[in-house]
Amino acid sequence: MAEDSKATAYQEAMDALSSLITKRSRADKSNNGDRFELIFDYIKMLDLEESISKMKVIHVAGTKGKGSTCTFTESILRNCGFHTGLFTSPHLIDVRERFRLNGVEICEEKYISYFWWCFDRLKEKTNEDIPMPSYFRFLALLAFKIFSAEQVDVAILEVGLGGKYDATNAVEAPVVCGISSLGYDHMEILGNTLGEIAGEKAGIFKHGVPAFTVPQPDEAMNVLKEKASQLDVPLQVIPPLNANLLNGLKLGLEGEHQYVNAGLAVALCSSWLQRTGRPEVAHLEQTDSLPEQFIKGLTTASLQGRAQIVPDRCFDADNYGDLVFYLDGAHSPESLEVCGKWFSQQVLSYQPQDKSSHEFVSKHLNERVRKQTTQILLFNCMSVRDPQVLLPRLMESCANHGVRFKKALFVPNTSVYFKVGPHSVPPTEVDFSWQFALQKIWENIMHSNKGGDDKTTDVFSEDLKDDSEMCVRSGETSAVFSSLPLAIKWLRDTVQQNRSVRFQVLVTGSLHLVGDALKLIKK
Ligand SMILES: Nc1ncnc2c1ncn2[C@@H]1O[C@H](COP(=O)(O)OP(=O)(O)OP(=O)(O)O)[C@@H](O)[C@H]1O
Ligand SMILES: [Mg+2]
Ligand SMILES: [Mg+2]
Repeated sequence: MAEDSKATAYQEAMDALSSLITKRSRADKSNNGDRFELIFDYIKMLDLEESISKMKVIHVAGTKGKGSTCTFTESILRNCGFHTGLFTSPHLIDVRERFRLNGVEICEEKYISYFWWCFDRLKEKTNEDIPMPSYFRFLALLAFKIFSAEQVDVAILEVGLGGKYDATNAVEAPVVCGISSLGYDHMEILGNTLGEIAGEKAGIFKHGVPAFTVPQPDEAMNVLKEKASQLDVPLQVIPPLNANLLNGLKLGLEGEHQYVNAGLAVALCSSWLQRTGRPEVAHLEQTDSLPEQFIKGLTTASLQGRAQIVPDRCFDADNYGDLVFYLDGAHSPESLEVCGKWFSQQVLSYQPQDKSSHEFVSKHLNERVRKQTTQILLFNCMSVRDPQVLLPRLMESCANHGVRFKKALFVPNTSVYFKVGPHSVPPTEVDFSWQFALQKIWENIMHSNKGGDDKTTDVFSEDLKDDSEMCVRSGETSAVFSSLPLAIKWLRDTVQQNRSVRFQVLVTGSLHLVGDALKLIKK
């Protein structure tokens, strides 16, 4: 296929996918399952019943760490020699990131072909009673189709939301289940207490199928245990992975909490290997070593937008490291706290990793080390989140580790609901009231925290006011930009004008924001 027609074919599939996005806000109270049972009708329509029942599935729910746990799990089993299928959510840049075969996102050709295979059949067979599936349900069905057609040895499935009524829960007999860290998120749908949330997630437990979880608050753990015993599920609590088991290497995903996820992944893989009849590679009861393939899997796993550090490419070797983006898609109170800690530790131990020669490095190192650094926050969160909780939590976590932001920049997301492809169109009318609200919260915290210990010189006091076209509203320690590209442009310009300062920008609050930022800075 010629490049042009290929792009068009892909775009057509994206448009068809977008047509499944329901306008209904995720915030409306309707976790009555929303006719969950329809998923089984769709599966019949696609003739996938038998292949799903034969699939050797690892199913993972949780509030935080699902995607990371699944990523480690996939990487371990791939390194053990299995043909893997991984379904995760959300995606950052392109919907195909959600479907990985042997660790690599599905190629456009295959995606398009499986897409239409499913879409056309469903279009033909659905009716008034059984309408087309919603966006996420369709993607889960597509994952079932892809993994069955590609005959994967193992399908690792991340729950989209909750557990009980999630489309991935159509799998009736997984090999093993995992529940990652539980916390507060999506309360508008899943309930207000940790117990209620845990109950939803435990909805993935299946009679007699072993399940693993990580240490949880009592309120959550009690519910998990109760649900497990009702279903004869052997539930084991797995401690964080002991870092000494990695032969001096580091986990492929950064951040201390990843040891929690890695421990869970090791348990899931061991159990899967054992239950599918491959105990020879399994890490069974021994606690003093890990099989080589496990170490390789854990240390080479990768996931975009999670604790990712990207030095801006716009700067040449001389100024390499003058603008560094720290990207993390954290968007719940707990994960923002973890993210703040990670960022603080990174910036405090920062040494520019220069690509050029040692000689060059040593010549410039003194000068570099002497350079002042300044930390900036680039933030947005979806309006279903509570920034009154998120922003102080992040800020306190940083402050506890000795880092204070000089300035916070707020931007709207380019497109939230309609971003399914790499070429999405930004909406024409943008309303900044949400960003103004975030800014106000920020300014209030900054004011109430104002101690006398801030001796850094103000590197930007003048710049912002001159840039009225870029900046919609600038405050003392914050600014709202009309778009992410403009905020990044402002950062780059500011760095150019302040050569003695190194800028460390934390981008967080929303995975969509992180995805949009990656698109712009990785070009
Ligand atoms: N065990 C954990 N405890 C707390 N925070 C975590 C944990 N694991 C990951 N995180 C944080 O959550 C963010 C998202 O991680 P990950 O994608 O693994 O989770 P997820 O459950 O798939 O999230 P999502 O709800 O976005 O699908 C990470 O960037 C990290 O900041
Ligand atoms: Mg989530
Ligand atoms: Mg996820």
